[in-house]
Amino acid sequence: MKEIKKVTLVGLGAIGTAYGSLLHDSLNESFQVVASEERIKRYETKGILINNEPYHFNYITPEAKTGPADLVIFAVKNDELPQAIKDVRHHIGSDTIILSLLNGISSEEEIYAAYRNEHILYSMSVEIDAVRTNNEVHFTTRGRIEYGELDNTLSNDVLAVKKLFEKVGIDYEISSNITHTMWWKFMINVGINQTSAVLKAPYGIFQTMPIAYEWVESAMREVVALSEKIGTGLTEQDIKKFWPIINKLSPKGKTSMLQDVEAGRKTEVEYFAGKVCELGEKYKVPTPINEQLYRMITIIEEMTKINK
Ligand SMILES: NC(=O)C1=CN([C@@H]2O[C@H](COP(=O)(O)OP(=O)(O)OC[C@H]3O[C@@H](n4cnc5c(N)ncnc54)[C@H](OP(=O)(O)O)[C@@H]3O)[C@@H](O)[C@H]2O)C=CC1
Ligand SMILES: CC(C)(CO)C(=O)C(=O)O
Repeated sequence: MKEIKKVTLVGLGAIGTAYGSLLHDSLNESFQVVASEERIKRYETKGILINNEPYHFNYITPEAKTGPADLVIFAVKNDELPQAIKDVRHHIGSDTIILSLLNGISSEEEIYAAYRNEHILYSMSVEIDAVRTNNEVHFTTRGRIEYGELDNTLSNDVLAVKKLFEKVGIDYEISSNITHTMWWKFMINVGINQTSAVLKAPYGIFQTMPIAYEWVESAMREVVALSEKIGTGLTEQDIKKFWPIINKLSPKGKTSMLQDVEAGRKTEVEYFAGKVCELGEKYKVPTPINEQLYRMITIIEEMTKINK
């Protein structure tokens, strides 16, 4: 079986630091973080605090010609993906396994279009409540990474990643139906990320206020309607499965989209409501709630630009 010895990460934010810190602790020099000179300078000057503990990773610039890694992990935002794909070019060889932890349902295809690499596994992180403020990240739980092959086989790549995760202590689940899993996560993000960003509400609001949570479910229901039409397997039952998950998250925790809004960053609305509306038009499924969420979040983004 393949053994993963060298790992590269691109994207040292909320998600990247949560899993990157475990990889760093266990693999030391064999774990590298790709970042531009400007980023490295910033990370080294200010340091990166993960749950108040300072971390110093092994940084490498995109230009440095290193041999391919056994595993490359993407943990940037969707809009940052095209640049990140270019920046890790020296780390991707024909046998390199790739994991993309980005939310949404398009990043794996984007990476495949660039590299035609046959070792891309589909993956996502769930039940993590990481919050990043500049160079500080806090979380009470790292949740787990769910992943798998598109054909749901227990391939050598899947088993090699399992062995690595067990070695470094990353909780994981090998999905028995990764398409369903990816759509389920997409449904969650469409529901909670977007409503929390508009309401500026941490998880505690949704845990205690039924009217807020009903709005989440109504946005999710449009994803279920699309899934039924496209055949990706979501049902009303999948909506109900999110309730115990949100209830476990820290009441003060915030979705990545709310964190983006608060930090004045561009959000991933194009990849959530934008995608829902695009698919709604294509498959003739009404998506009025996502149309409104798309408008509201786009306006919030525009207002941020004016106020900057
Ligand atoms: N936060 C969460 O709880 C969760 C997030 N996700 C998903 O994970 C993905 C990442 O989110 P999150 O971690 O919150 O995002 P963050 O914005 O916290 O982190 C992204 C990081 O990537 C860095 N970056 C961007 N482009 C490059 C590049 N070319 N080279 C090196 N570094 C780069 C950014 O650096 P810089 O700051 O210097 O620009 C930033 O530190 C998103 O798709 C999100 O939806 C999934 C589950 C939960
Ligand atoms: C599921 C959730 C809301 C937290 O892990 C997430 O994926 C995000 O914040 O982007």
